[in-house]
Amino acid sequence: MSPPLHLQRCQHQAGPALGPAEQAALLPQVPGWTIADGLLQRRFKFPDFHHTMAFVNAVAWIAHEQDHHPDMAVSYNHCTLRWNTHSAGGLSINDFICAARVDALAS
Ligand SMILES: C[C@H](O)[C@H](O)[C@H]1CNC2=NC(N)=NC(=O)C2=N1
Repeated sequence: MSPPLHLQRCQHQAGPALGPAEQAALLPQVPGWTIADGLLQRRFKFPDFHHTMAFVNAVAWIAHEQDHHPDMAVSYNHCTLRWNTHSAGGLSINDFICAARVDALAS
């Protein structure tokens, strides 16, 4: 059995994009995240800009360390992350690993 997603590391070769059944099996492991327009995404809300930017920097650290980078839409008190895997042309396990690692920041 695989370790929980937040303890896995992104794979350098992400492989082919996950199919709908594989995506549906992984989604319950990242509560709060949804799949829309082929992207794994979640909006995070914060009290103010300072907290938002602290989160953005923590996500940047995860992205750098995992070599897997989200689209980030940053506003005063919220940030939306969107992940897909360019090399796979869709969603891969790497997107779910990074989502779980971000969730682990706040737990
Ligand atoms: C060489 C390097 O691993 C690749 O360019 C990485 C970098 N970050 C990436 N980020 C995302 N979201 N998808 C990728 O396919 C990807 N590829």
